[in-house]
Amino acid sequence: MQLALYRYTLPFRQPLMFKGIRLARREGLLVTINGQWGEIAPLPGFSTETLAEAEAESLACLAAIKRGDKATPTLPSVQFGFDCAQRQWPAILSPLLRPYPLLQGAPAALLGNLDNIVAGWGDLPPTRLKLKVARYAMEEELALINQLATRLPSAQLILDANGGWTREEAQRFCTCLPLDHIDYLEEPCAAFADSIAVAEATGVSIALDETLSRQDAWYYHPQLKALVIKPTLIGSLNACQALVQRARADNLRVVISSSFESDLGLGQLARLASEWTPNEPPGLDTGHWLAERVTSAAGEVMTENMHCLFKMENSA
Ligand SMILES: O=C(O)CCC(=O)c1ccccc1C(=O)O
Ligand SMILES: [Mg+2]
Repeated sequence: MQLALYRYTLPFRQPLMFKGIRLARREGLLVTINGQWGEIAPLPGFSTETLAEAEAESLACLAAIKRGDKATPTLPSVQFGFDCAQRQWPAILSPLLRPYPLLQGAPAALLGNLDNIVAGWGDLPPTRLKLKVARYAMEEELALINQLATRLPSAQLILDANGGWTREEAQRFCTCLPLDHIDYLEEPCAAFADSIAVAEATGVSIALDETLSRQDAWYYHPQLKALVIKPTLIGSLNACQALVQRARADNLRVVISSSFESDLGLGQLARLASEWTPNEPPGLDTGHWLAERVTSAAGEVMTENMHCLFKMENSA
């Protein structure tokens, strides 16, 4: 049996804000069980557990496995990591779809840089493009959206408010949207009932993300278009798959999305996306914000720069 737990620290290319928390680096854990890996990386501002709590539970789970018991984690990030490290991964996959691009930054800066951004895509402009909203002045965000709609007429925009608006603010914003160019708006308001009211009042389609990881009640609505599944926040792969099934039953799209995992976690999320949602581009365009990797070009995990928290190897 071979078990180990490592802690990694990866610098961001520039500090990022997560629900008002400014992070200069990403910290997380990598667990390995008999040669297979999993990533445990609670995201500050989004996960309910801290890294310290995830570490303590991971160590307890490894102690259980060492005794010959089953690991039964309760924290979502720990469930995700242990499930990945113990999963029977299918050998054959549908081709991995390219993640749709995520534009981050101030609308004025993005507007000023739009020529470069569009030129950077060359002959392959994205068919979908995601933009965070409810962060800057509404007029600036709407100006950027209208520019993007004009410059990329064949792209559908995914907007994400992270529950940042009141019902009135969201309605004011959505009334001004070029709806023909909007795929859907994730989580306009903090409460599901408010988001549905905004959809009904303005005609916008919405998607659920935080509602799912908070395990808030939600119900089908004709303007509910997609479920955004972040396995690091949802937890067990069974719980994720149950959401995929529920979405299928309701004819909702499913988008597998990252929580700023390292290249290891992002690779596993891409494989889950190809398995569960082979026709839906995943929301995994977060890796370029990390300045370093945890795996080598050959796919080996590079543990040299990591802090080892637990290690056990025997021939039994
Ligand atoms: O879903 C995506 O396209 C990328 C990931 C993403 O946007 C995200 C990543 C971490 C935390 C929250 C969010 C979010 O959906 O707002
Ligand atoms: Mg979201």
